[in-house]
Amino acid sequence: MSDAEYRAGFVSLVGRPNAGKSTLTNALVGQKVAITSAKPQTTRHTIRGIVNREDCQLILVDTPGLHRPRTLLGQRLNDLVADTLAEVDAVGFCLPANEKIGPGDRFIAEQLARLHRKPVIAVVTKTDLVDRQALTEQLLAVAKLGTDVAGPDGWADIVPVSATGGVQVDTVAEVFSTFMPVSPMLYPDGELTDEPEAVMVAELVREAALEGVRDELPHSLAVVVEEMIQREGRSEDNPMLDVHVNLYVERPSQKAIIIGKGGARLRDVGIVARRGIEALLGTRIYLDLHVKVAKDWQRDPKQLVKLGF
Ligand SMILES: Nc1nc2c(ncn2[C@@H]2O[C@H](COP(=O)(O)OP(=O)(O)OP(=O)(O)O)[C@@H](O)[C@H]2O)c(=O)[nH]1
Repeated sequence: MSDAEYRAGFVSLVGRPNAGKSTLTNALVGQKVAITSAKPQTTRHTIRGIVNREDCQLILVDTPGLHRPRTLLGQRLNDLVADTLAEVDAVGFCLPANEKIGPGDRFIAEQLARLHRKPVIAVVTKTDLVDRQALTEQLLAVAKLGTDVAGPDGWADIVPVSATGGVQVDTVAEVFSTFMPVSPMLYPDGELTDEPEAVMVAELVREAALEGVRDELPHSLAVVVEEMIQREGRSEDNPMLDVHVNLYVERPSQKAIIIGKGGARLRDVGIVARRGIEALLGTRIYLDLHVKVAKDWQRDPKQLVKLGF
């Protein structure tokens, strides 16, 4: 895969409560990748998960603001929705296969239709709960909703999926991929792990690294546990775990803040984090911390804005 073909971007799954957004997010992200260990946040979105495919990285984000606030009317509401979705590259509009399209769905559809040129993919969820006939009817109804609100072109695409049944989940990812811009990977590579231990280790390092400098590094620190391996040649009653952790910042000045004069601050971060990790894992560890500037984020101003930097 050449750089020119690789795609990466942001996707927001929207839909009324219970539409299956969280379940689909989890199915898409799968078991392999965990983002919990690293939390760069966009200005308005919290990253819920990252899907790493061979040719594409999808970053799934939460989009607040798309419900039905009675106090916000007309233009203000439109602005709010347009605003919160401005930074994503595609929207997945979730509609359950087993429930008739209601006013709540229609309301969201109308808001989405106002986002000009933003691809909206209708995702018909929970297909395992209906038979073929009912699914066909729902797909037609969803397509009609699209043309009702957006004109003859309707939705950018319609995909049925069963997140719990694992049916068509990959197709959903594939469809989103086609709407992502050509871009380098936005997030450090998929060697991330979902082992709860690694996630907690990352959390401890992150806390220690942000201690006292939170104001200077808001949301701009990503922590990735690269490796946790038992050191060879140690006796069973005296084990040692080697823990390698990368801390990603987006500017050299922030790297300097984390490291401190002569590396003093990073040493303290290491000591504090190591204590916490040893207590957590109940074993001695060697903690190796590396601070890196994530150059891919830096190179592209548009992506920086997207990531909230
Ligand atoms: N049978 C079946 N049930 C599903 C599927 N996807 C989601 N559900 C169920 O539908 C319910 C709602 O799913 P969620 O993923 O929590 O829905 P949500 O849109 O995130 O809901 P909110 O957080 O309230 O906005 C849960 O009980 C899920 O187990 C599916 O593919 N098949």
